[in-house]
Amino acid sequence: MRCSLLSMAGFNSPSPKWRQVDIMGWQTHALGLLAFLLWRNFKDQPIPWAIGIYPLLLLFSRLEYFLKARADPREPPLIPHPYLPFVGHLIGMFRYGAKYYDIVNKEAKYPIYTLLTLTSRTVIVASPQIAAVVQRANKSLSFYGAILSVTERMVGFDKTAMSVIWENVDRDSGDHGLMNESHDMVSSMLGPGPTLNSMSAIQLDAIADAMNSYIPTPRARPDTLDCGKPAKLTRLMDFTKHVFTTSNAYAFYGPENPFVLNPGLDKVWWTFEDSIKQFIADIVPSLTAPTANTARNKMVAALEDYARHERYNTASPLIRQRFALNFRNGLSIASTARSELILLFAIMGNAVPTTFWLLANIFSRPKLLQTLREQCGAAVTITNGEQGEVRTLSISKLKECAPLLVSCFRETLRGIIALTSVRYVREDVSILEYRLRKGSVVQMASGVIHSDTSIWGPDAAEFKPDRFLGRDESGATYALPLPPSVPSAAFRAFGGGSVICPGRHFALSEIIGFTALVLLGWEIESENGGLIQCPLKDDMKIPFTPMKPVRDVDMKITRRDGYEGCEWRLEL
Ligand code: HEM
Repeated sequence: MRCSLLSMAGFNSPSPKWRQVDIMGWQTHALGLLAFLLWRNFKDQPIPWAIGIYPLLLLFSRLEYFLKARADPREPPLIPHPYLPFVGHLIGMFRYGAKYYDIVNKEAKYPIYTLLTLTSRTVIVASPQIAAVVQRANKSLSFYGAILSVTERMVGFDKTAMSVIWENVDRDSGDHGLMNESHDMVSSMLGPGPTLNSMSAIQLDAIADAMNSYIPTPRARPDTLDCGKPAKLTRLMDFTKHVFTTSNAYAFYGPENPFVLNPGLDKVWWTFEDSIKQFIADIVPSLTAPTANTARNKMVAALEDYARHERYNTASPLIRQRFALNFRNGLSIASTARSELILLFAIMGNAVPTTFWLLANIFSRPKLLQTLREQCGAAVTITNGEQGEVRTLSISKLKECAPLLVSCFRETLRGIIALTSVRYVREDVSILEYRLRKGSVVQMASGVIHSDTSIWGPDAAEFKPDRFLGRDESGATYALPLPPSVPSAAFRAFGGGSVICPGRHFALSEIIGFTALVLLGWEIESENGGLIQCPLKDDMKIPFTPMKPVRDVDMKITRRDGYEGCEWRLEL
């Protein structure tokens, strides 16, 4: 009793791990103060109220423990919040983000477990073996069932649009319905084949153009910084955002894309992207999230203009088909514009932070940078163009000559993914020996799985560049999809099952292509010319996309010595 009272008062949390995310700091003391005031008010009354109130609060704080004791043993075990039933976990998730999942997981020590909140039961999967079964059970566990109501609030769809979007989402009556048709079309276009190749080729061209003009050759623009050659002071995330926004917009939405026609829209987009979570509560966003709301309105206006003027006719086949499907299924121009916010989020929201971390991991490790430069250099062909030397980097050669870069790409993703896959339980269902209740939400705790030392080894917390490398009999290295003995569902960067990310092939080419180009042709240093430092991950937020850094990295970018005057090209 004494221990519980102290716990309630926030002096003695039940375990040191919980204490790391002790949400009870001021809340506990507020409760204590309330009890004290009530006692002061009523101490002259015949019943000493404080005697009643404290045990009541105590009993209330242990409610989830009673529920746990009474729970069906076939359900994933309930992890009670130590003192705040129904809202404690929710507050913890919002306040401590990805870090909260780590702590709860260490406390839980189960491969699958349940967290209760006022409105739902969240089932957390921390085992790749269970995740593999969950992602195969796509009839009972619905991806769209879990994400569409959040999507509705994030982009501001109206009820008419939602009735079109919800149509047959779980394929109960065949494959018709906007979400299914769109999913099948996007997966087929972004699957290996000619359409993917043509889109990747355009993207790679656009990246090379963006880089060639980012720091023009001395011939083209002779102004210099103190280092005596053309250079730019910028920040790593801003730089990555700039190149990817320009090139992705061009590759997907064509030469008349909204970013070209509306200068400054890239900044508006990233303001919206950074604050997308503010729309989840959806309480008068114009008042509660004014900056995010203005950014969203500007994006929607630009996309509506794009749709109204049928500029999608000049876009990639994927976008042309998307607009055609939206209109055929009855989405208005305004709703179609809003639906593009989600695709932009999938395309850029993931690729940009991934590329940021890949560059930060490489440029903060000089030995790794040097080895990668040697490997990537073997994928370059040199020719003479009208303006001078042209260096062409081939992505297919790169995948062979630079397995270490592919390994670094996967290792980077392993380290920056916090939460990815969610599913809604449509009906009571058994997953291995566990019973999942209808109405629960399942979250595959990718960050927890990615840092599990029993899966990845004792160095799971480290960035190990060659973790995804294999070696053949001759000693030559090659890139592995997974290190030996790691189960396939343990690498969760792209989710899994029928909704595995369809953009993963496109993402691999654009990210390793861009990274190889930068490390071959450019130097990234701190502002004073030293090594850049890889920043810490912001694990105090729950990201929908890879984790972002706690701070951006100030940097100076110059053309590399000996490569000042050449033009770079990327090809598949
Ligand atoms: C490093 C980059 C990327 C990462 C880490 C990533 C990750 C993911 C994840 C985790 C999912 C959810 C899968 C699940 O819940 O099982 C997803 C879905 C999706 N991704 Fe990606 N993605 C990336 C790049 C891209 C790109 C470049 C595109 C488009 C070209 C794209 C398009 C999509 C789409 C359309 C979906 C929804 C799939 C559906 O509706 O079935 N992603 N992605």
